[in-house]
Amino acid sequence: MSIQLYNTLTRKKEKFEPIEPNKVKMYVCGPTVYNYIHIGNARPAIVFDTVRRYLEFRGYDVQYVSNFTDVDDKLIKAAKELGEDVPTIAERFIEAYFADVSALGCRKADVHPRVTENIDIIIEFIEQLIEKGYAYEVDGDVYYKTRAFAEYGKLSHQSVDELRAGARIEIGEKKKDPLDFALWKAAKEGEIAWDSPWGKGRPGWHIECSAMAHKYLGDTIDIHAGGQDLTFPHHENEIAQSEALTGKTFAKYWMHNGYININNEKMSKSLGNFVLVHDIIQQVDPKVLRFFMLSVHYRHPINYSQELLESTKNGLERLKTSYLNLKHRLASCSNLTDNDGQWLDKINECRNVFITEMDDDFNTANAIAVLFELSKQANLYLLEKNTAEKVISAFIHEFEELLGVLGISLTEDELLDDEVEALIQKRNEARKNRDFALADQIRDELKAKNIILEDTPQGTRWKRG
Ligand SMILES: Nc1ncnc2c1ncn2[C@@H]1O[C@H](COP(=O)(O)OP(=O)(O)OP(=O)(O)O)[C@@H](O)[C@H]1O
Ligand SMILES: [Zn+2]
Repeated sequence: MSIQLYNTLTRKKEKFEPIEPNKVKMYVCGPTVYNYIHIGNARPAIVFDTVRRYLEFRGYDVQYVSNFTDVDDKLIKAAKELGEDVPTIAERFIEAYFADVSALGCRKADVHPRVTENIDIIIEFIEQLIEKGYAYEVDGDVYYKTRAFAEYGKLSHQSVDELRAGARIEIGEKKKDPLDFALWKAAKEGEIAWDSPWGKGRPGWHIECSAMAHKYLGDTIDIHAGGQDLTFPHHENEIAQSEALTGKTFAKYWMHNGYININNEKMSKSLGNFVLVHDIIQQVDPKVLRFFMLSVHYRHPINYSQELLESTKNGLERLKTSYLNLKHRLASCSNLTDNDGQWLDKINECRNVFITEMDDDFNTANAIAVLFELSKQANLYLLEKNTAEKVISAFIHEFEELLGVLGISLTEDELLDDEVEALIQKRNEARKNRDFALADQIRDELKAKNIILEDTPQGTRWKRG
C-alpha cells in the first residue's frame, strides 16, 4: 500500500515516491505578516501540518520549511497607515501567527525563513537569472522574461497566449511583456530598501520562495504546497524562476488546498468577509476549529458558518466522551475474556481503514468517519459486563495515535479523576466557609471541562457530560 496524492501539475492522483527513500522535503508558502490571520489563512497551516504528521506516521522523515513574507507592498502600505516601520509590524504579526497556529495544533516548521534575512541569496538568484537570459533590468526594476521559459503555464494548465491576453502592464511598471513579473522592485522615496546591483530596492514576492526553498531544501523538493489561489501566478512563477536557474524539476508534487468561503465567496482580507483566528478561538475551542477544517477533504471548498462549526463541536465531544470513559474504566477492569480477540480485531480494522483513507490523498473526512466507528465500537465494548485492560488500553492507544495524526490531543485539557476530586473537595470547603463566589467559580471551571456536579444529601457526585 502506498500514498496517492493529487498533483496539481498533472491533475491526477499519483503514487507518492519521494526523491530519496523515506525522506520528504516539503515547502509551504507562508503568510504575509501585516495582519492577524483569518480562518482561510489557517486552512493551509492546518492541512499541511496534517500532511506532515501523516507522512511521519507512515515512516517518512519530513523536512518542513515555511516562509514569512515580511516585506512587500501590503506591509509597506500598512506601515504608512499605522505610522510604524515594516519590521515592527512584521515582528508583531509573526508572533501573532505563531500564537494562532500553535493554538490550532500546528507544529513549527523546521525552518521559518524570512525574506528580510535572505536578501543576499535573493539578489544572487536574480543575478544568475539575468546572466542566463531569463531576466532584464529597467531603471532599477528587474523583471522575469516569461517568453524565455518554454514551459510557462504548465502548472495552471494555461497557454502563454491565454495568459498574456489576461495580463496588463500597470501604471509605473516598465516591463516589456504584460506577462513578465517583477523580481526586484526599485524603492520609492522613503520605502524600506536594500542595496543591490540595480540600486536600492526590495525583492518581488515570487522570487523569495524560489530562493529560500533552494537554500534550505536544494534544487528539487518533493512537495510544494499552498492555497489554491497561489497556483497562478505565484507557483507558476516560482517554477519559471527555479527551473530556469537549475534546469531541474523544482517540485515533484504540487498540493493546493481549497478555499474557506463565506456565503460561497472566498474569505479574504480585501473583501472584508473574514473571521480572525485570534477572535474565534476566544469563543470556540481551537481544537474544534481544527477538527472542523479536517472534516472536509482539503481540496474541497468549505462554506463557513458558526452553526457548522458548532455542529462539529458535538462530534468532537462524542469522541472525547468515549475516550474519557475508556480512561475511567481502566481503574475497574477484569482479566481477558474469550471475546476480547474479536474486539482487538475490530480496533485493528479501524486502524487499517483509517490508513487506507489517509493514503488516498489525505482524506481526513473519511478518516474522521473511521474515528466515529472506533468510538461506536468503544461504547459497545464499555457496555460489556467484563472489560479487559488489554482491550481498553488498545482502544485508548488507537484514539490517541489516530487523533494525534490529525493534530488533535484529547489529553492536554483533560482533568484526571484525582484532579476532579480535589477540586470538588476545595469547593466543599469553600461552601462550608460560605465563600460562594469561589464555589461557583470551581463549578464553572469543572463545567467548562465537561464535568457535571450533582449535590446530593450524601455529598457531591460527578459525571462527565
Ligand atoms: N479563503 C481562503 N481559504 C483557504 N486558503 C486561503 C484563503 N485565503 C488565503 N488562503 C491561503 O492562506 C495562505 C496565506 O496567504 P496570504 O498571507 O498571502 O493571504 P492572502 O491570500 O493575501 O489572504 P487575503 O486574500 O485574505 O488577503 C496562502 O496559502 C493562501 O492561499
Ligand atoms: Zn511561495
